[in-house]
Amino acid sequence: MRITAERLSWSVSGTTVVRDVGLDIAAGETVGLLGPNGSGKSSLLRCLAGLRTPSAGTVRYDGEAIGDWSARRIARRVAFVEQTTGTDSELRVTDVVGLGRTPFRDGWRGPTAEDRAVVAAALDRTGLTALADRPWKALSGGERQRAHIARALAQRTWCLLLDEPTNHLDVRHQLELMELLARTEQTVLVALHDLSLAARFCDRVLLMDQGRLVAAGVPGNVLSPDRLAEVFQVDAEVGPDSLGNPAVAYRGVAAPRVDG
Ligand SMILES: Nc1ncnc2c1ncn2[C@@H]1O[C@H](COP(=O)(O)OP(=O)(O)OP(=O)(O)O)[C@@H](O)[C@H]1O
Repeated sequence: MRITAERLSWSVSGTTVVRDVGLDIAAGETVGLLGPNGSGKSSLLRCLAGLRTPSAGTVRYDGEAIGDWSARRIARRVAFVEQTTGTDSELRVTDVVGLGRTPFRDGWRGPTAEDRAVVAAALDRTGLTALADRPWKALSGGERQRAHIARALAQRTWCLLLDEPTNHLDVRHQLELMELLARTEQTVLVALHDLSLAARFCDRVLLMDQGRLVAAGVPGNVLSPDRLAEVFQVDAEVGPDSLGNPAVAYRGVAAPRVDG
């Protein structure tokens, strides 16, 4: 599914948090959404997921404006893994993952055999099969994060939006998730703070700064030393690591700019 935004802005309490953003993500692309703390990544993702009403501009799924779509209609197309998601603590892990099937259920009908198979596959892909019957409240932070990712996979949508999904994950699970996102045929937009993961696994990256989209393109072009200094205030560059994978190496915090 192609996801586009035209001149998208979102304001709250008199502050414009997302400012005039245009983007076009092709079906099947894996795109990283980068930017410093507070640059507007989560707010943009929420607008794209239909959870925020833009103050200006349009979001389109496959060319159709979603402005008047119901939450259920959106949830059949797009799954969203938020940074912090409240979940009923009395549920088991398998029940939480099963919530991903809700947009496809009729009325109060229980899960079908297909629903159960989809949930089992999502638990398997996130390495949670052994924890399926654990109470939600007994999970570690990283296990909860993986369960939220499993719930999004169980939605079986054509598009995945993820807000810093590698938070709380150990190195192996970070790599597994990024490999999954890079491999899947789903369209993926993933907010990341780890620029090396973005450089290695994303087809393209979008860079935000103070609510604006300031650059878009293949990671090697977007993450230039000048841009990293300007947007993140770090002295860094992108190059192959000792194994030949693209990575960002940091010398440190950038020296303050001397103008004139
Ligand atoms: N509901 C809100 N009310 C007031 N301010 C908000 C609201 N939502 C976001 N903001 C502000 O908008 C700015 C952008 O927030 P957002 O969460 O989108 O940034 P982010 O790039 O995802 O940040 P981080 O990397 O820290 O997660 C921040 O300054 C935040 O405080």
